[in-house]
Amino acid sequence: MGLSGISLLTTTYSLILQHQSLLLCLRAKGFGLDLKKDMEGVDYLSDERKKAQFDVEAMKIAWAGSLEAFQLSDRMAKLVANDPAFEKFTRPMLGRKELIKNTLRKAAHGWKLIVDLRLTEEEAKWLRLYIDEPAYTDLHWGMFIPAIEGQGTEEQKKKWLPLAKKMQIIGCYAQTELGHGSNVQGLETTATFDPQTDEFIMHSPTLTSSKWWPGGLGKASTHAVVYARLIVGGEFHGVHGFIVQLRSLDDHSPLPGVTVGDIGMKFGNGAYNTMDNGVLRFDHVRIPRDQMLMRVSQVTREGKIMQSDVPRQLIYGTMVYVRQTIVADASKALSRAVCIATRYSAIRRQFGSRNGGPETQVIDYKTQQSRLFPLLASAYAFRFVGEWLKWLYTDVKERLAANDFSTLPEAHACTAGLKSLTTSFTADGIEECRKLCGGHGYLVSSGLPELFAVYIPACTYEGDNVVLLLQVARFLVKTVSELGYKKPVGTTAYMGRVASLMQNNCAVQTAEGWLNPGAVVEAFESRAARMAVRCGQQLAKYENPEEGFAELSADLVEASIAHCQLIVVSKFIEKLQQDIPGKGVKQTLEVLCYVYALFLLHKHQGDFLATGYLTPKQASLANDQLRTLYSKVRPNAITLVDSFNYTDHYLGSILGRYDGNVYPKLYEAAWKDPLNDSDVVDGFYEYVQPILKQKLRTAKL
Ligand SMILES: CCCCCCCCCCCCCCCCC/C=C/C(=O)SCCNC(=O)CCNC(=O)[C@H](O)C(C)(C)COP(=O)(O)OP(=O)(O)OC[C@H]1O[C@@H](n2cnc3c(N)ncnc32)[C@H](O)[C@@H]1OP(=O)(O)O
Ligand SMILES: Cc1cc2nc3c(=O)[nH]c(=O)nc-3n(C[C@H](O)[C@H](O)[C@H](O)COP(=O)(O)OP(=O)(O)OC[C@H]3O[C@@H](n4cnc5c(N)ncnc54)[C@H](O)[C@@H]3O)c2cc1C
Repeated sequence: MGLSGISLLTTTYSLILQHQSLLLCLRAKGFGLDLKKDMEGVDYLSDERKKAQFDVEAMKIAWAGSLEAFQLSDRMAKLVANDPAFEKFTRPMLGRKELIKNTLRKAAHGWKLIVDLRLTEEEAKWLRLYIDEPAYTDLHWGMFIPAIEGQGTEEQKKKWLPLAKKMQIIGCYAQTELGHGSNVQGLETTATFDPQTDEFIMHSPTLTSSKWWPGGLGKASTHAVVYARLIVGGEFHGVHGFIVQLRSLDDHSPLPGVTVGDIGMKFGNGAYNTMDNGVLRFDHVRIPRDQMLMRVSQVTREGKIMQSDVPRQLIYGTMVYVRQTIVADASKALSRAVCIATRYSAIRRQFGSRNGGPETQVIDYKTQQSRLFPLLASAYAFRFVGEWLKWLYTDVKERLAANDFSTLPEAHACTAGLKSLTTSFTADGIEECRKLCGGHGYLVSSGLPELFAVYIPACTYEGDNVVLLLQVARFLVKTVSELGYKKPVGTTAYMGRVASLMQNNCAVQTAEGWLNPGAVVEAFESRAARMAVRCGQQLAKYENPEEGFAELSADLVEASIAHCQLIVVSKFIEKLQQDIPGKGVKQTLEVLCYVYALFLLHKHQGDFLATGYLTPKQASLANDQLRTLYSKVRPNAITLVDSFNYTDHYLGSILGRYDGNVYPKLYEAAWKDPLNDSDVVDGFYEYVQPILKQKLRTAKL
């Protein structure tokens, strides 16, 4: 290494010493330099932690939902973090076969813990979260079992659930096909009733009817709930779910007539490649009649179709359940990325040094704050709306069990809309966090690339986000069209005040005027109501409503987003009306709630201005208030992310380490890369040296 290289290194390390004054001896492997090593156990973020204006332990409980929920989650996080079987740092470097085998091993170890420690279902869910590795078990527990629970008869549940819950069979959810995913009614797989043998014949008539994507199908599942066109007496009777065995329970080989495999590598290293998303084809595979899930419709021994009084839409019920869990997971993924970016932004310094003093922490730049703090506020907002959605889902589930289907359309609209809103924002937010971490955010060791790669399909699976917003739009248009004779309830209750929401304009006169929950909610209600009514008026101009809906679909999507943002803002405000114990906790959450609402108002000010609810002056006052709010968040930023209570294992990020000991650990990690096992790279003698030694005869370089 030349002198300039050494002086560059020396400068780098003197900078580190400036910022982290307790570094002692670092050793620069490979450079023959005896540099200084950092002191383990030092908290480089302790000054930041001292700035907190609220009780962090109480905030942890507010984030978790209750003391019991906090203790449970904390116990599971530590269980995983302290178990070497759940090591995950080498994951992005593993080949596909190793990756899948590793995931199977972890799933088996997780199951052993569940059995040996007699973990409850709630504990097992947290265990899955902290193991942090998509696996076939997600689909088995998250979709296969719920599909049987929601769509099976009592008899079917009695037969299949004990087997599934003891993992004596492994199931997946096989709905999507090569040719159709969003359009479920367009699925091509057939289930034809054969009255001679009292069986269904499962068949894949075309290439595009091949099941394609189901997680856990590729290599792990023994069974699947397969969605297929029911054909009885030569007639099509809609799409239904069927329990089909795919592989032998002895040697796991595919059963006769079943062709099954993995669909191949997906985006990113590690990431979702731990999941065996699969392809499946049937060649006239026969299953007994009682393996059609028959809560909604029954096929009798004689081949008669009987409809129960359960609505047909219940066939889509599993998706309602999973969309609700996806909203809860969005707050976890976003908070994780925000935790990394916030801690690193406090450690990282750039510019602003006076007379050799320390440079400015990048978290103190207003631009950094205006990008980071809305993400932090959104993580909290999604946490609370997720909590509310869980309540809504539990309520609808109890009603469905009692054959009350009245709230199903609203549950569908809320789960579809919030799934879309929170996953799109979270996917973009993770990428923003990567950029907030500058160059180091692009390193796998920052934890952000894999988090991004694993997260982004959430915008597509369980319903493409645009397709889902169009479902919300249908619900809104219907609500608007019924206003004259039907009182809107639940999340559309505000539409009942549509006349005043259309007439009254914003009364805010000062920046402080925006620190008023009533003013904020009314602004979001007016914007949502005006956009929905405007769409309704436009639609009325079309003779054919479906044609109008297609033509106006981009506007309808925007109206749906406005409605969903209103739900998130109002649920955050409602949360703050509850008793939230702990010094300064409620006040700090209030600041975040205003950041969330005013950030959205600023970002979508075009909507608020175009609908005529706000004047440009009022929009500008909201932005002034937002800047003031960022200054209020600043001293609490580190402790607000500490309140997520994430272990370093779960974060999986050198930049987001709790102790902020970033540079020595980044440096150390680089030397662990297999490329640095030798000084001379493999391939040097074959491919590099011949170039170095060549005698140029013709090239004129
Ligand atoms: C002990 C151990 C424990 C371990 C714990 C482990 C826990 C694991 C946790 C869970 C983890 C989960 C991991 C998630 C991994 C994700 C894997 C991904 C899976 C998938 O992607 S599955 C496939 C998903 N596919 C889709 O989402 C397709 C999207 N398309 C649709 O939803 C629909 O087809 C459609 C709605 C877009 C179709 O529209 P169309 O107009 O054609 O519809 P129909 O004519 O059929 O019906 C319209 C009417 O039905 C209503 N509707 C629609 N959907 C629903 C619904 N879901 N619920 C209720 N009602 C619905 C409409 O509103 C219409 O009603 P109307 O009254 O007629 O207007
Ligand atoms: C990682 C991953 C895991 C998955 N796991 C499973 C699983 O376990 N089981 C399972 O059954 N499936 C699974 N899927 C499939 C998933 O549910 C579908 O991919 C998803 O529903 C989207 O459907 P599609 O692929 O047909 O998209 P398409 O509908 O083909 O979407 C393509 C584009 O067309 C647009 N579009 C489609 N329809 C409309 C419309 N009506 N109006 C306007 N725009 C439209 C979409 O917005 C999108 O931009 C998984 C997918 C992924 C990526």
